[in-house]
Parts: sequence; structure tokens; C-alpha cells
Amino acid sequence: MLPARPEPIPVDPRSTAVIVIDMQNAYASPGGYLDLAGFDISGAAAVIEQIQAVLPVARAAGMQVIFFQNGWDDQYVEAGGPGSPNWWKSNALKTMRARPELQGKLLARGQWDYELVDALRPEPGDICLHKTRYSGFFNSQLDSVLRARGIRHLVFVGIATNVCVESTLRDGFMLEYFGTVLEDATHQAGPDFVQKAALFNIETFFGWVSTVADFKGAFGQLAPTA
Ligand SMILES: NC(=O)N/C=C\C(=O)O
Repeated sequence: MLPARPEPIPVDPRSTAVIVIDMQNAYASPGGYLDLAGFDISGAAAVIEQIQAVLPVARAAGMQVIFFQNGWDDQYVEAGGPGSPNWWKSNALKTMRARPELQGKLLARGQWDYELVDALRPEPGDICLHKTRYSGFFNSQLDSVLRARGIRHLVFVGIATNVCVESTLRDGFMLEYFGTVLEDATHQAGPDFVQKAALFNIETFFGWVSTVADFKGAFGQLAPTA
């Protein structure tokens, strides 16, 4: 059992994936997109440390680790033009329109901004997926990757709690996946209250909320079974 809110939840490591949402320079490094767009990323360093603690435990317990990277091709075709709400709402695209010297740099594959932070690198056996919108289920291989492995429970870490973490967990709920967020391995984009609001929504309507300490307590002693 994994201690969680609103109640403990049974989690079988063999049918569980840890989903690492968008731990890219864009979201977690000074000089990355969120920072340049004016969001407070002061909590990101702690999130990196917490995820560093979670991943070895998950791998040793036999859980699948899946890294997501968010962004688009270097011409931003995948971002959509003015006919896409993404063109209007993406703060990365808006920041580049306001500051043309940044054009081509934010969330573009091949650029530093798009890369995972140095401290969190996939290991052999981990899976890396790409997404072009906030939800990891939209236009991605996630659902088939999970179904092929019999995975039914998703444990979320990463940035941002109120955008890509919550979007992916919500879509997973609609697709019958159980979703748990490790609250202290996530960080919001926006004021503190949006972290609380996202966690309230998840705990109340879409899934479960746990902590890194409880995750380590539940799975830290487990080795994979054959
Ligand atoms: N990874 C995220 O949660 N992203 C949030 C905002 C954005 O990508 O513009």
C-alpha cells in the first residue's frame, strides 16, 4: 500500500510506471523558458533532488520509468499557427513573439531549452517520449506503451503540477489509469495557490496525492520479482 490522500492506495510495482514530466531546462533551469517568461522556478532545484531520490527506488522495485519532453520541431510546425489555441495560449510562443531574439530557442528540439536537465538522465530500460501539448496522452505513444506492458498505475513527478502533470493525470483518469502525484516532487507554474488547487483537484476528483518519503517507505526495500 502507498500512503496517500484521500486514502492509501494499493500499488503493484509490476504494473506501475513513474512518469517524469518535462524535467527540461525550459522548466527547471535559470534562463529556461519558464524563468524567461516570468514564472518563479525557485522550487525547481528541490524537485530535481526529490526526483533523483525517487527514480532509483522505482527502478529497483521494477517500475517502468518514462521521461517526457515537451516542445516542438525547430520550425514550430508542431506548435500550430494562429488557427491553434496553442499558438494563443503557449507562454513560450508568446514570450518569443514579444522577444524576437529568443525566436527558435524556446522548447525547440535541438536547443538547450528542450534538453532534460543534466541531473536527470534516462538510464537503460527507461522510455523517453515526446509531446507537443500539455497532456502526455495527446498524439503520443503513451497509451500503447503502457497497455503493452500491462501498466495501470501512474506515479507522477515533474513540472508543472497545474499544467502538464495535471493534464496528463486527468487524461489518464478518463482512460482508466490510476494516477498518483508525489506532491514534493512537483512544482507549479504560477503562484503557490495553483499548486494547492491542482493537488486539491487531483486528490478530490482524479487520483491520489502522496509524498517522496512515503514512496520510498513503500518501495525502498523492494527488488524486482521475476
Ligand atoms: N510542462 C508543463 O507543465 N508546461 C507548462 C507550460 C507550458 O509548457 O507552456
